[in-house]
Amino acid sequence: MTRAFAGGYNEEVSCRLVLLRHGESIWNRENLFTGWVDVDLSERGKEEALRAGERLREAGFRFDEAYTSVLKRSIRTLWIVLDALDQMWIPTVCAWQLNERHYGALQGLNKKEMARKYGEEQVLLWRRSYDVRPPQLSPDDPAHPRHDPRYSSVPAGSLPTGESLEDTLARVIPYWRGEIAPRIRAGKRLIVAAHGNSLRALVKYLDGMSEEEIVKLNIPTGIPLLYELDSELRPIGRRYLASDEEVARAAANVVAQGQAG
Ligand SMILES: O=C(O)[C@H](O)COP(=O)(O)O
Repeated sequence: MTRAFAGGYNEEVSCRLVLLRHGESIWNRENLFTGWVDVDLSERGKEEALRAGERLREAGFRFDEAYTSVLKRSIRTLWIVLDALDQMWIPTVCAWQLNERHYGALQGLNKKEMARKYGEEQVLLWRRSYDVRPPQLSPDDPAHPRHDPRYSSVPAGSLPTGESLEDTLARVIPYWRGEIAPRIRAGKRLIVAAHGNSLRALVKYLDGMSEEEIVKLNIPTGIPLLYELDSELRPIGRRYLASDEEVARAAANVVAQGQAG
């Protein structure tokens, strides 16, 4: 796994990348499976996004371009961060491939209630395993993404009805390779504001994590994750822009969302 790097930057590093999970959403607050449902940030989520922007500003970060999903919790997080940096003008791409994992028929259901009904182990499998899919959304369901104009240019066969992390990775990584990585190679400093599981997919790929290791990775809301990459875009190190205690506490809160108690 990629080692953590501490303190100041190594001048030999070719490029840096910042990944950021959106701030707390209204459905995070209510502990509901969200996936592709377009829920906004809670007030706390907006504060987390502002804090992320301030941390980046205080650490001297500037960006050339930004990437986010087509879901407003990530888009608004990015806006708040770029506003804090006074960089709202930089080119920004909204890509459906960076969306949260599609949580299928679980979307809108309470995670703790599901843990009480089906057991914590089942909920852990749905939330964190690599290849277990959630129950699928019916193609006739009005919530099917084919009814949503923002996906009108996406080939019907690519629209998910419930994704495993493996399925999520199968859309995130081609997008990384085809769109994001070339921009980094061109010398651009990028921020990617996305979601817990689309970022887990990217971290798994970048860090070469195994299917067992990825089960344990919980990405907190609103804390920038900094990568140093070599010229081949292999990670040299990564760390959160927050204390270890704060990250551990926030990650433990994410874990607890799927526990019955
Ligand atoms: O879609 C969701 O419910 C959350 O954004 C991520 O959920 P998880 O932490 O349960 O995977």
